[in-house]
Amino acid sequence: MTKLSVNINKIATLRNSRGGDVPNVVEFAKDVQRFGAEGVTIHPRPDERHIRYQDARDLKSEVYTEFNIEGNPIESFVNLVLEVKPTQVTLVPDAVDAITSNAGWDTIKNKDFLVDVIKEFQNNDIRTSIFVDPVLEQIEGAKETGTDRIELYTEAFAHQYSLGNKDAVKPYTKSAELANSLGLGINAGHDLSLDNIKYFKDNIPELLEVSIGHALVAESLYMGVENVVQMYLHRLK
Ligand SMILES: CC(=O)[C@@H](O)[C@H](O)COP(=O)(O)O
Ligand SMILES: NCC(=O)COP(=O)(O)O
Repeated sequence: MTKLSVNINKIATLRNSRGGDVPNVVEFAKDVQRFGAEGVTIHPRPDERHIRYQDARDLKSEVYTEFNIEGNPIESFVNLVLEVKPTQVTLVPDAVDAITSNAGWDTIKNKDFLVDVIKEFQNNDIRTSIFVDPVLEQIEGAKETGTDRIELYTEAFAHQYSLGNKDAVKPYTKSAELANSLGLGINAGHDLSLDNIKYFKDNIPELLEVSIGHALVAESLYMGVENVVQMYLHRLK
C-alpha cells in the first residue's frame, strides 16, 4: 500500500505572509490526518521561509501518523532532527538559496558523508530516505550508503507527463525495480498531483510513500482539503 504524506510547507508560507499564526500549521496537520492522510511532511529550510524549526518541535506531539522531516543535512538540521526524532528523515542536497528542491544526491561522490549521517540517524531509531534522481548507478550508490529508503525525485516525470509524454515514467520504473532487488524502500515526491499520481503509482512496483504538498494545497483551494485528500487516497488504492 502506498502511503500519502501531506507536505505542509505551503501552509506555513501562507501563515508567514501576514506575520501571525493563521492558518495554524499544527491544526492543519491534525486535520489532514483526520481526513485520512497517513503522514505529514515538512521541509524546514535554513532561511525558515516557510516551515520554522519551532514548527517541527510543535508538530512532534500532534503527528500520530508518520512524521517525515526533509532537508539538507547541515548541522542545525541534523541537530533538529535528532531532537525531534521523527519517524523518517529525508536527506535532500538542495542549496540554501534554492527556490525549491531541484536535484537528487550524487550518491557516489557523497558516499562517505551520507554513510556517516545516515548511521547517526539510524542509531537514533530514525528511518532514513535520500532524495535521488531515477538513474541506476545512483540507486546502486544509494544502497552503498546504508539508507533504508530512497525518494525518487519526480519533477522530470511530472513535467513530461503534463506534456503528454507518458514514457517519462520508464526510468522511474527501472529504478524502482533495481531498488526492490537491492532491498531499498521506495518513496517518491515533487510535483506529484491529482493528474499524474495514479499513472505514476501504477508504474512503480512497491511504492511505499508519496509526499505531496504544492499541488495538493493548490487543488484544495478549489476542491477543499478533505475532498482532495480523499481523492489522493482513492487514486493510491
Ligand atoms: C524535497 C522536495 O521536493 C519537497 O519535499 C520540498 O519540500 C519542496 O520544498 P518547497 O515546499 O520549499 O518547494
Ligand atoms: N518530497 C516531496 C514533497 O514533500 C512535496 O513536494 P511538492 O509536492 O511540494 O512538490
